Amino acid sequence: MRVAPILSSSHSRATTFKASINKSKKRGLGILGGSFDPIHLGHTQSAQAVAKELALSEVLLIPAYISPLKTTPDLVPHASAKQRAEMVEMACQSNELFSCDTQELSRAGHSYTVDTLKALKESHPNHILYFIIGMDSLITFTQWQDYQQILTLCHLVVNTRPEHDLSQLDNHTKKLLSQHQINDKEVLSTLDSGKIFFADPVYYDISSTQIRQRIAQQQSCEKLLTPIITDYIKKNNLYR
Ligand SMILES: Nc1ncnc2c1ncn2[C@@H]1O[C@H](COP(=O)(O)OP(=O)(O)OP(=O)(O)O)[C@@H](O)[C@H]1O
Ligand SMILES: O=C(O)c1ccc[n+]([C@@H]2O[C@H](COP(=O)([O-])O)[C@@H](O)[C@H]2O)c1
Repeated sequence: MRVAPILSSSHSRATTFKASINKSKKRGLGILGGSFDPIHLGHTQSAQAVAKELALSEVLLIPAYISPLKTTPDLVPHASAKQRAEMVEMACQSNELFSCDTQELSRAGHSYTVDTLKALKESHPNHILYFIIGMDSLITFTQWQDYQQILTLCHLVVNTRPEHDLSQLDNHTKKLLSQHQINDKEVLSTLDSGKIFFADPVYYDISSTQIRQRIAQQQSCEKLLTPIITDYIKKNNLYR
């Protein structure tokens, strides 16, 4: 660690002040919200990669009570909110990067990200919030409740997903990107909110839908889930 010398000239005082501004740079907090029905390696490994790329020491996993765009009977979660949260808690126990935040389950109703971010801003006033999403979520982002306000509360970090790419964005989202996209992660970390950053592309060809279908067809999910989640699903007879 470099220790600043004790100096008396005005020039030197200015230098010392500059250093303290750098030191007080806000820390980053990653946030991954999801239905997690169930949580899988695509969630955890892509979030871990983002944490590494952006030097985040903590990522909150936030199970949604009802994801606002998954309200029709074919899209609502199969496992209960309690079971989805228990699986998320288990994922957190095996990796210290993650902690589970159950605020959306306590709030019940539709889990609007804008509400969650407002609460996190209050509880973490000295953090920059990075809301992590997959490309499929970016495609629907302009349908989210108060999406413009979301960008005043956090940065969005977008992960690639197989079968979803930029060509699927509508003009409205393309325009949003032209206003908010940033490619320089060093500059990103100096700003409080308002940017959309594409993480280094890594494709995890895993989805909860695929897992539920494979389990229903009694196929193995060994490469898609951690053993502890596979055991939980078996014990609770989920997705059969
Ligand atoms: N394999 C993956 N790689 C990167 N991001 C992912 C991956 N799977 C899910 N995500 C992202 O994690 C968030 C929560 O996802 P969600 O819990 O809906 O999982 P899902 O696998 O997409 O579920 P489903 O298949 O039931 O729609 C979303 O922003 C989604 O884009
Ligand atoms: O706030 C919204 O309107 C909104 C609309 C769609 C999705 N989200 C959030 O996006 C995250 C991923 O959602 P999902 O549907 O992929 O599970 C989860 O935290 C949802 O609450 C939020």
